[in-house]
Formats: sequence, C-alpha cells, structure tokens
Amino acid sequence: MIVAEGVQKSFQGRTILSDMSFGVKEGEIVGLLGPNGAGKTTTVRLLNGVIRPDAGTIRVGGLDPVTEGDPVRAMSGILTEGAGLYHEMSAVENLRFFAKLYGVKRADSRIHDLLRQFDLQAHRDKAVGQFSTGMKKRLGLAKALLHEPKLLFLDEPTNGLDPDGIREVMGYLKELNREFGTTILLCSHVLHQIEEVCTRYVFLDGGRVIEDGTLAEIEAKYLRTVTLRVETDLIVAGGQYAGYEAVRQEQAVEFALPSKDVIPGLLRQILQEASVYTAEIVNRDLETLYFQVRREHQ
Ligand SMILES: Nc1ncnc2c1ncn2[C@@H]1O[C@H](COP(=O)(O)OP(=O)(O)OP(=O)(O)O)[C@@H](O)[C@H]1O
Repeated sequence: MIVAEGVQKSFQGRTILSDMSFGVKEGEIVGLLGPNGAGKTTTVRLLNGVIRPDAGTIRVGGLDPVTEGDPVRAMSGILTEGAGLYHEMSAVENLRFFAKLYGVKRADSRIHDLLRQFDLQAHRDKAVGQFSTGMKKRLGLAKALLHEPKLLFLDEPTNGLDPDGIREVMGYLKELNREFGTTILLCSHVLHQIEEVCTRYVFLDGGRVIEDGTLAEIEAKYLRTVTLRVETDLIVAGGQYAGYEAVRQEQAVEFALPSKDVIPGLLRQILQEASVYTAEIVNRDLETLYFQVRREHQ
C-alpha cells in the first residue's frame, strides 16, 4: 500500500529526511515513531502529495503522490493535528462541505452514520469552535472517513483526549481495520497507547528509518536483559537468587535474567520454597524498546 525508497526532503537547506525507506502492506496498522522534529508529519505530507520529495521514490496504492495526488487523496483519509475543520461551521455543515469536496455519494446517510458512530449526533448543529478537543478529534476522524478510504494517515490521533476518548478512538481504529481491512499509518508519541493497536513499527530518527518491525521482532533484537517481576514471598538475601541478580521491591522481587528461556526453571525453583502470585516481564513494552533502539543507533 505504501512504498518509500531513499526519500530526501529539505526545508530551506535544512535536511529533514536524508534517506528514508519503509513500506506498509495492505491491512497493516503501522506506528511511525520518532522524536520531535524527526519528520513524521513531513512523511505524512509527502505520502499524501501535499509536498514533494527532493529525491527518492514514493508510491501509495501504486500511485505517485506527486503526479497522481488527486487519486491518492481520493483513496486516503487524513487526520492532522488541527483536523482542518471550520470552526464557525457546525459539525454537520463541516461534514457536508467535505463530502461535497470529496464527491461522496449518498452523503446524507453517510454523515448520519458517522455522527452516530462518533457519538456526535446531539452536537450536530453546534459550531465546531465550541467543541471540546475530544469532540473535534472525533469529528476530524469522521471527516477523514467520509469517503470510506482504504488508507488512513493519522497524525497524533489521541493528542488532547481524555482516557475514555483515547480508548474509544483506539477501539474504533481496530474495528475499522478488522471490519474493512483499512490500512493505517499512525504517528504518535504516546507509545503505550499505540501498542494496543499497531501491528508493526517504523522508527524514524536522524532523517532515516533506524528500525522497522513487529514488537516481537524488535524485542528479539533489542531485549538483552529480561527484567522479570515476580510477586512472591520469597526471601532474597545479598541481592542474588539462583545465580541471578534479584532485588526485593515491596511485594515483588525483580530478577535480571539473560533470556526468557531461564524463566520456567527459575519459577520452579522459587515454588519449592515460596509462593508465586504473578510473574511478568516488565521491560519489553514499546516505550522501553523505543529508547533501547534509539540508544543503539545514536
Ligand atoms: N514547511 C516547512 N518549512 C520549514 N521547515 C519545516 C516545514 N515543515 C516542517 N519543517 C521542519 O521540519 C522538521 C520536521 O518536522 P515534522 O513536523 O515533520 O516533525 P515531526 O516528527 O512530525 O515532529 P513532532 O513530533 O514535533 O510533530 C521540523 O524541524 C520542522 O520545523
């Protein structure tokens, strides 16, 4: 669905992307990650044909966004930080306006369905300027989905949302992907939120992609020491147990292990002398791995 190869982009002589390559297959939900200024938004704008690359190749659905921008935008929906809504217009007026612009067929029933889906029916006639951040985000998503795009570009889709709003939006994205196979490219800083929805990650730093893979692939490559947190009444003396570093923390003991393979043996040994209530690897979440990847590519 997306192919970017050797993409370069500079603004006023400043190189933002020096050699960016990555791909997204149909039906994937890919998280595009990177620090502030890494070029995530720039990448989305390049893929959407809003700006053109200085060098390299980009294909979206087999099309070149530079020369075939209109068909690319017709097959893709985009949610940017500001959502691009008209604040003096009501929710329904905004959707009608964009439906006309996108040439949406049976627009009234589509708008009705989207307002219901995003729980905005009661606010349909209210000016968007009076909307809360969450409502604007939901309306922005409804706008992006008006023409039933096969591909969605989402720039910080959960920014400014409360926990309920985040859960709702994430749940909706998963559902959209499951039901219609919508491909999603999602930029975010809030890594624990996107871990629930993304099938793969692309790490952008220093103008290029420094890593690319599923969480399991990244874990296999970067998780050197496994931190296992065991809720147990085991007595630990001298910071060691069974030859591993072991630190007691209130109700749990944290073990530093060379690999996952030693966990069953360790737990069997603990169970011979104490109770075990829970055991969990605590350092293989996306955020921990993200910092590890960046450290190793500095
Ligand atoms: N039109 C432009 N003209 C000049 N500089 C620009 C333009 N667009 C982006 N930049 C610069 O390019 C760099 C990358 O910006 P971009 O918004 O793509 O980063 P980002 O990874 O999305 O960052 P953030 O996480 O802060 O949203 C920034 O330094 C930004 O100031």
